[in-house]
Amino acid sequence: MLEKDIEKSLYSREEIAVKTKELGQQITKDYAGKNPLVIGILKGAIPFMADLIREMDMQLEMDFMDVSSYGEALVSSGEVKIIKDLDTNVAGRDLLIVEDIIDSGQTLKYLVELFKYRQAKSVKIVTLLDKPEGRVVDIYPDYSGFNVPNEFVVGFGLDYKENYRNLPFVGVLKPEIYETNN
Ligand SMILES: O=P(O)(O)OC[C@H]1O[C@H](OP(=O)(O)OP(=O)(O)O)[C@H](O)[C@@H]1O
Ligand code: HPA
Ligand SMILES: [Mg+2]
Repeated sequence: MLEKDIEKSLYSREEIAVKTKELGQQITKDYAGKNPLVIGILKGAIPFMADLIREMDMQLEMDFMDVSSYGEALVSSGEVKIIKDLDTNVAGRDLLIVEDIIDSGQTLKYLVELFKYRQAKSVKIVTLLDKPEGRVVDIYPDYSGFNVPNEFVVGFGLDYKENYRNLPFVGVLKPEIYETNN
């Protein structure tokens, strides 16, 4: 039903699972002896974060932040708004920010600066997808699943107008979906 709107699949459910396991194992090694605060950026990070934390064999805490710069648009407005802040004090904590995608980089640039200002001990980024060609500010993930081409992608948390987040893989929509919606 949902899949009929997809032009092509880029990363299958199985490829994402394999990659998530590898990332979890690497993070487990790197954070040995630490108790990180894992911060999911709502809403897109939810499916990836749910899988990733179950591949992280360590004591960890979770929190969530909701920021938005896209609204219903396909390109970032550049202005990052906090919709929901963390419940946790990050001062002195090792933070691992979980994202579904880094595109322009503006969301993460804003968050990394905010958490440093709030005196986090360390701030690292793990993202399922990285779109280097979308970048307008300098920011790089510490851990990344896949480099995506410069196309608007949906699925595995990523939305078009709030839909398609529940697609179990990452893909590109058929052009007529945009045409009929605009
Ligand atoms: O690198 P950027 O250009 O800043 O784009 C990446 C951000 O945009 C999307 O979130 P969005 O603001 O659409 O919220 P959502 O997760 O609720 O879809 C995505 O989940 C990232 O958080
Ligand atoms: N798809 C969905 N949401 C996004 C994207 C994308 O390619 N880039 C930034 N937010
Ligand atoms: Mg979005």
